[in-house]
Amino acid sequence: MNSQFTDRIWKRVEPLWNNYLEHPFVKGLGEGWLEEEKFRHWLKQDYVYLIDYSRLFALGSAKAHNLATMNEFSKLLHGTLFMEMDLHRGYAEKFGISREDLENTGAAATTTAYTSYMLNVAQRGSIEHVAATVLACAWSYNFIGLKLSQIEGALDHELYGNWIQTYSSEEFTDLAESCKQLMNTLAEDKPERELAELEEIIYKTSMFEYMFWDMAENMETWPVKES
Ligand SMILES: Cc1ncc(C[n+]2csc(CCO)c2C)c(N)n1
Repeated sequence: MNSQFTDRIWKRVEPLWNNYLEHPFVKGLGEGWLEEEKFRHWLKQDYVYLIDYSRLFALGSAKAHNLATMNEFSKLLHGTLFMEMDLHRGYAEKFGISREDLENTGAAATTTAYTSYMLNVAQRGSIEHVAATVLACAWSYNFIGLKLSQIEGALDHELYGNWIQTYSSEEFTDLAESCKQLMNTLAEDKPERELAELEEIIYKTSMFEYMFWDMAENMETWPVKES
């Protein structure tokens, strides 16, 4: 098979993504010792992150040049709003966080920066820019889920087993593959200048992914609290 754009991307992001596996939040999830308070913080921030992130798939549908691409983006939108956010709603119920509290979480600085960056790039750009903004998110969680699922006992952990099962599942592997395929199709025949631009978007969102783990680990909101 010809070399694909995502093969080039993998070479660029792999060293950065390996840092996720060493991050204390991700290590704690995989080894089962992550403090619940930190997981709760991630859960609430991630819920509001996913609300804005879903808009990217809607933008992808709107900017698509053909029905097949429209359909791919609409499937990803549905998968996020129902499958992925159901995981969060299930955890919230377990933790006694009401649906209203979950939905009304104030986005932290990192969450705001990350979603604003993606929405800005996607709104200003074309369909391939939208595909580039969503790629690292869907692919890197699947990468992490699959790695953590190899840790003995991780899939059966009372609290975090469900998280690892979800992100390593066939459904989520398929969602990540759809995002990769979309990116490859849209990158076909593009000149190097445009490919380099898409690569930078994917690298930056990968860096934001690391910052999101840091935000959860340190339970960050904004640097100065209202008095
Ligand atoms: C910060 C952050 N980054 C990535 C994901 C994972 N994710 C986002 S969309 C998608 C594809 C299908 O829903 C996946 C796997 C997350 N939850 N939170």
